[in-house]
Amino acid sequence: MNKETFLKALQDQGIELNDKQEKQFHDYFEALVEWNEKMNLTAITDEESVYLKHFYDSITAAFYLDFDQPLSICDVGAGAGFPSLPLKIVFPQLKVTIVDSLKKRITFLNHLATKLELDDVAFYHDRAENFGKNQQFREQYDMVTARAVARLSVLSELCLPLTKVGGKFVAMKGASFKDELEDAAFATSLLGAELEKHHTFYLPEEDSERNIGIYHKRRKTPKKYPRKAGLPNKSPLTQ
Ligand SMILES: C[S@@+](CC[C@H](N)C(=O)[O-])C[C@H]1O[C@@H](n2cnc3c(N)ncnc32)[C@H](O)[C@@H]1O
Repeated sequence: MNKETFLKALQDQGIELNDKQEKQFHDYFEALVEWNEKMNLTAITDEESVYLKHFYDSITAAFYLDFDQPLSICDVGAGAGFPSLPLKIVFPQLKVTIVDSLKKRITFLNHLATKLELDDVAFYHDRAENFGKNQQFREQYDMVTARAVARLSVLSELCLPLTKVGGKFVAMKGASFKDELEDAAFATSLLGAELEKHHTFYLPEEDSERNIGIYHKRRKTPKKYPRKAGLPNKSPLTQ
């Protein structure tokens, strides 16, 4: 997806980027490629693929949810900033917190935020299991996002403790989503949420399947979750 197609695809969804935002995406791409030479941030480095598979793919969440409001978002396992930083560029009023367990990625994100002059962003080097137990962050976010981090039953335990009651947990996944849905139903219910909507669509140009699962947090998450770091992955919550 070249830049023109990217801009046009967003316009088709009612999203118009100004010059500053276009430049922020360009600078994001350059920083990603430059830093990727010193550390492993992404396997995707050619410009058209970055625009399609990282930038456009991240923004697809805004085709199904209203980001044009002052939401506080926590992006769990954002790596090089996906999906929350492309969303932040498009919707500058968002307050974004990223938690990732790899320190070098947090170092990159701090550099990037300075370069792109992003405000209201905070980056934490931590495991989501620990972060979700910290009262400063627990059940504080209007929305918790995660793209390509873990299977849904595991992801729920990382993300739902951080989601406010009344807020949303947004899981962005590939084709595996439908197989994981049923398996995750026990965990999401136990942790206080319910599937509100599920959207399946295909990325333009390469036609690969994407899924966005939107969970509504109805009740507080029981205090014992998340369990200690590593356990959600090792032993996902099942019936
Ligand atoms: C496959 S990458 C995906 C990155 C990004 N979300 C994207 O879509 O490009 C998964 C990321 O999740 C982070 N991660 C995995 N488990 C985590 C945990 N328990 N707590 C915080 N971060 C975690 C990893 O460090 C990595 O950066």
